[in-house]
Amino acid sequence: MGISVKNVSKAFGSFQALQNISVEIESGELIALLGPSGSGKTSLLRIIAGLESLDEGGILFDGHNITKVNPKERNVGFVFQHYALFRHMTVFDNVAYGLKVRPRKHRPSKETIRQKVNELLSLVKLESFADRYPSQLSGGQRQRVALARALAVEPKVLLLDEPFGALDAKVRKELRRWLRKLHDEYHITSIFVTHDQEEALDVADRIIVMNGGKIEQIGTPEEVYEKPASPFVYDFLGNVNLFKGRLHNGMLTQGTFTMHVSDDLQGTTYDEAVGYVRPHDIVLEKERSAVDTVAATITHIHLVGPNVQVELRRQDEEEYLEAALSKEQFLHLSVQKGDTVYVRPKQLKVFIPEDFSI
Ligand SMILES: Nc1ncnc2c1ncn2[C@@H]1O[C@H](COP(=O)(O)OP(=O)(O)OP(=O)(O)O)[C@@H](O)[C@H]1O
Repeated sequence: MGISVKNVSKAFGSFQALQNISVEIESGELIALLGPSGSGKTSLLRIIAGLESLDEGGILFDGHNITKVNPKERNVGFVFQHYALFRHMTVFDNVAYGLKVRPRKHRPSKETIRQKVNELLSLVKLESFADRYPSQLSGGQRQRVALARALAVEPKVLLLDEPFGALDAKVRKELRRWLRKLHDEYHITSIFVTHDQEEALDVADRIIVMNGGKIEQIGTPEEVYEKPASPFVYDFLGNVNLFKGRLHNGMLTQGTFTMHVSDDLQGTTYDEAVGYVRPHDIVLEKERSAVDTVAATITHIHLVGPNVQVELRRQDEEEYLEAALSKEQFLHLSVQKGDTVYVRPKQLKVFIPEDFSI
């Protein structure tokens, strides 16, 4: 089922929660709605589900305008952060619930329901837990039951609101894999809300980055991470180093640092431009080999698994930088805390003041 969100606006009192949101979601896509608290993610999800009204715009499912269609008739499965399982029902009955309460005309036979529920429980690897009650399950297991329950009614669209938000990091990771697997197996168009960038980058086909009730960027994980459209997206999706400076004649200059910028900014002059560089796009050299480098002192070396994070302080400005190297690169560099190195951004994306307004 393809979903079109067309010029949707929503206000709560005088507060504008969503401002003219438009997005096209293709059938079978797994989409992450990512953004900080209050950016409007849940409101948008609830509007798609029909649980919240909208002030302007419309929602289309496969080209049909369903803006005024009752949530029950939208064929949407919903999974919330807090597993809304029925406490007095077994796992089996929880998963079977949506099928059992169908009007008699559309209700499958007892045997069909049994087969369907067993199939789903085996998919989420909870076959042997069918007779347990929710209180006898871990948080991760409960959320897997919630997923199976949402899928039982064969929804055309699956909407998940911070489904793993209440769980610890390891279980979250495991459940992400589940979500991806279930999604791939059932090909349901799925949208999940998260404020965890790693979660979004890890599982989504595309990410919608939201900020202040607006969409900042829509793209694949690679696109939003490698080619952020705005300073906000850069900041929100990972660590970043800032090189503030004057943009003039195709160069960004700050202190003793000058760097060539991309061609599209050649003719522009700004006193307050900012260059953004990801830690893994910073090269450290022991000898000064290029013009576009700046001298810095190593203040901390943090070895984490196969990666090495190096913290540095620029020698010309009171500013700290962070570089991420592979262990191999680090050993080859052969440096220690207190050493001077030359920092060279491999890739610098420059934003000008008007990019900062939201
Ligand atoms: N029923 C409501 N009445 C008044 N204001 C609301 C209501 N629902 C949401 N809001 C406001 O709208 C804004 C967007 O809320 P929303 O829940 O969509 O954000 P979110 O991005 O999902 O945030 P979070 O990650 O904290 O859940 C927030 O400022 C919130 O306070």
